Amino acid sequence: MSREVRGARSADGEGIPAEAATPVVLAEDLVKMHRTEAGAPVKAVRGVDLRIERGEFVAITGPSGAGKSTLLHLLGGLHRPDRGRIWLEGERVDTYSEARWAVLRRRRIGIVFQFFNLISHLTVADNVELPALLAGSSPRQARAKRAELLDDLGLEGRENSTPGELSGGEQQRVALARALVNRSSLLLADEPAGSLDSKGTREVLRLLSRYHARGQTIVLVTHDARVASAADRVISLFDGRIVDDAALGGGSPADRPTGGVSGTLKLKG
Ligand SMILES: Nc1ncnc2c1ncn2[C@@H]1O[C@H](COP(=O)(O)OP(=O)(O)OP(=O)(O)O)[C@@H](O)[C@H]1O
Repeated sequence: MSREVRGARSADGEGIPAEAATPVVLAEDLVKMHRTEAGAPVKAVRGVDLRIERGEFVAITGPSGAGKSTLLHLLGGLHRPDRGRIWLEGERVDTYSEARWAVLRRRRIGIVFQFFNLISHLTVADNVELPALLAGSSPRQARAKRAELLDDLGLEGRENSTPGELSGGEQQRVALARALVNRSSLLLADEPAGSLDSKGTREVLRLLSRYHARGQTIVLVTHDARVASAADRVISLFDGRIVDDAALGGGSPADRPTGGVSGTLKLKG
């Protein structure tokens, strides 16, 4: 079988010049199966093709159990696909080891979760500086990046607090700072407003929109239509499949694949 995928590198990992800008994410025929505790298979993602361009703000939406989180976790290397391929900025990554995925996440993928996942015994400053240090920044560089982000996110003066001393909205802003500190190519957000009140939700969406306006590529998972409306493209999942892919606010979905990838590079597989 062979499939046409635009803007990817070949399956053997060699770079191939793309005719258009390389997408940030390209995924082909992704399948992921979970198992219940009793061992029964649950097909969470059933053959998803996806292309996300640099600077897009994409919401993945759909009912509970549709496979939204599983798909996001596949894109962040937190789950491994049972079938299919993933390219990040033209680099084939689904074959990566855990260790290589960890490096990739540290340097190029920021992830924000519903329950923030901050390190509770570290200060806000340390939570944000840690990934910068792990990615190779000097302590001075990490401090400078942290200061700039906390300032930008309205968290100046909170550096020495621990997460438990902050509101949910503030904790999510710290999580956002942590996810952005290494200037990630891709920001993945799994129900980032899911545990926030309406004020916290508005605040997080305003900040995501601001980073999007500055060129950040964002993929957000939500079951909430209000949250999805902050994005400029909404992909609807149902039963593990893409059932709709639509541009919001003036963009045209016509240039995008709808549940399929198209193009000029031939991949064998
Ligand atoms: N770790 C797991 N073990 C077993 N089954 C799982 C696991 N994670 C997800 N599933 C199942 O896979 C399917 C898709 O789940 P997933 O969490 O991706 O959906 P979702 O659209 O994000 O749902 P929700 O909005 O409720 O979070 C569901 O049937 C779910 O029960």
